Amino acid sequence: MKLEALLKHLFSYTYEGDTNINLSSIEIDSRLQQEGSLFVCIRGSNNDGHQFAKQAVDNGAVAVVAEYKLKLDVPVIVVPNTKKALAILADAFYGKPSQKMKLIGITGTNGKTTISYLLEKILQDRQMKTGLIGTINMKINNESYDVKNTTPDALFLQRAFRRMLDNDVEIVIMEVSSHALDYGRVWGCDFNIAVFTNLSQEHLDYHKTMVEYKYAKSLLFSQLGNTYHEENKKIAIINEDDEQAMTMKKVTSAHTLSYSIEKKADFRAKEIDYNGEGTTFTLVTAHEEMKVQLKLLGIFSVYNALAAIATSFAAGVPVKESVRSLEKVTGVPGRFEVVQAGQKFPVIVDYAHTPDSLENALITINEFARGKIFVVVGCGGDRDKIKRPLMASIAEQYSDVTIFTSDNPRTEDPEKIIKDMEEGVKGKEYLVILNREKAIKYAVSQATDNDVILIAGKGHETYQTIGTKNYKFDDREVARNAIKEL
Ligand SMILES: CC(=O)N[C@H]1[C@@H](OP(=O)(O)OP(=O)(O)OC[C@H]2O[C@@H](n3ccc(=O)[nH]c3=O)[C@H](O)[C@@H]2O)O[C@H](CO)[C@@H](O)[C@@H]1O[C@H](C)C(=O)N[C@@H](C)C(=O)N[C@H](CCC(=O)O)C(=O)O
Ligand SMILES: Nc1ncnc2c1ncn2[C@@H]1O[C@H](COP(=O)(O)OP(=O)(O)OP(=O)(O)O)[C@@H](O)[C@H]1O
Ligand SMILES: N[C@H](CCC[C@H](N)C(=O)O)C(=O)O
Ligand SMILES: [Mg+2]
Repeated sequence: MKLEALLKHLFSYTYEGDTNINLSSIEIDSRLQQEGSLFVCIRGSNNDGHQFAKQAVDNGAVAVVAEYKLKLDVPVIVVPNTKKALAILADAFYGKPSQKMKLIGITGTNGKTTISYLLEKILQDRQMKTGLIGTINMKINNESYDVKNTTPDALFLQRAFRRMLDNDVEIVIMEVSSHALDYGRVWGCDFNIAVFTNLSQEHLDYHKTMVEYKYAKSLLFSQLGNTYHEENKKIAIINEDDEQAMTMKKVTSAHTLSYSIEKKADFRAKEIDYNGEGTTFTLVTAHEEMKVQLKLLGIFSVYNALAAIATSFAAGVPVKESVRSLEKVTGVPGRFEVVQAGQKFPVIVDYAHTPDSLENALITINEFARGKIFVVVGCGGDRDKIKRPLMASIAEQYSDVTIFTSDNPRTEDPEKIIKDMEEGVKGKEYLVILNREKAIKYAVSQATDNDVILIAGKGHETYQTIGTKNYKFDDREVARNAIKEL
């Protein structure tokens, strides 16, 4: 593609140099330069891409997009905001792929990954070709790829959408994190459906206040737009029971569909019941009422199922068919995943790493546990410090044996993280076993037949980050080995 043709997509820019040149790609990392590329300088939290423009040119870039004039031997295009320019240029360079597929964005503190997996199942059961982008991985149909971020940057996204489109994908489900919304990573994404799960405390290290955090989440709904054309409807799916439901509804001009357990809504669950097999409820919509039998546990599974049913409905799937698919789902990796290695007590690995999700997980366990509840939990380093005492207090409140351990200490001192957690403990006895493997082994060695062990915080993760290095670590594998050693 010619640079001058690409620049037509920008609204305001100045440039110096000849723009009648061919571009082979767009890049934002000078270390990954390819011959003939356009380098876009992004200001990040650690580095400023402008500092690397010269290196990018040395590595083959033939033009640069920046926020101020740079002295280089290639054309330099100056724009007011390179992040926005990147979104516009990448979208155009890859042929506006998200406009050619249905795009579902899911935001909220908890439930995004779970709902995205439930949706993938429902849509694939309808023989739809799906793409998925989220915390665990990116998927193109059934091929899985590693990802660094839950919601990657605009360049990665547009490139991924193009690849998906080339593989006949018709519908893409993606998690949209608050970081991504704040960074503008999803500018350029033409969402058709936006889903709001819930809002509770998380990421205050980044957003500083709950008001800022809520504002970031709301951007998905204000960006959804208001196309009311039959072929390109924009629909917001809102959890009516969350305190912030009204905020999300107010900022969007799109159609809305609501789901709820407690209030009147388009999709409502009543008569919820838990049994050894899972969770049952009666689904009530304007047109039908039906029993749903999930193999998943906990009230949050009902919320996630309602969100998936409402979203699939918005994507054209009849409610009965969604329900039939959901009833077959046995679980999502690392979300309330039961580790079974012949032991008599359930060992549950769950990605609960926020106060709200930890409380939900433990409340659910309290509903079926007949013996003692063990919890092994830590808090991530270089992340929200305010959640540490809250999570410790919840762990103490809902468990009989509370074990504090490390969860990706990153560049922080693990002992200091636990000290922050201990501030929340109100007096009950607890144990500190810094080494996560030893903490899990201890819990497994102490549990007896009717007990339940919850290993919280890491879910599907297969590493422990200590310093800046990732060490192989999988809660499920460690628990399985500990059980076998009994
Ligand atoms: C704080 C944050 O979000 N950082 C993201 C950001 O990195 P950064 O701002 O540090 O980037 P930087 O290193 O300062 O570099 C700025 C620019 O210079 C370029 N550069 C840099 C060095 C060099 O030698 N050459 C060069 O060209 C970089 O490619 C980049 O374009 O941009 C990177 C590329 O898009 C992201 O991978 C990275 O996410 C990091 C890994 C991260 O941990 N982010 C977390 C906080 C995050 O975003 N989490 C949410 C999920 C949260 C949740 O809901 O649970 C997510 O969506 O993943
Ligand atoms: N709807 C929900 N409401 C509250 N808690 C939930 C909900 N769904 C799942 N959880 C809990 O939150 C944990 C994380 O769930 P999930 O991975 O689906 O959320 P997420 O929003 O993708 O999180 P992340 O932002 O870290 O990617 C689960 O392991 C479970 O304990
Ligand atoms: N996306 C979240 C995941 C946290 C998972 C937990 N294991 C931790 O490392 O804190 C984050 O990066 O804050
Ligand atoms: Mg997720």
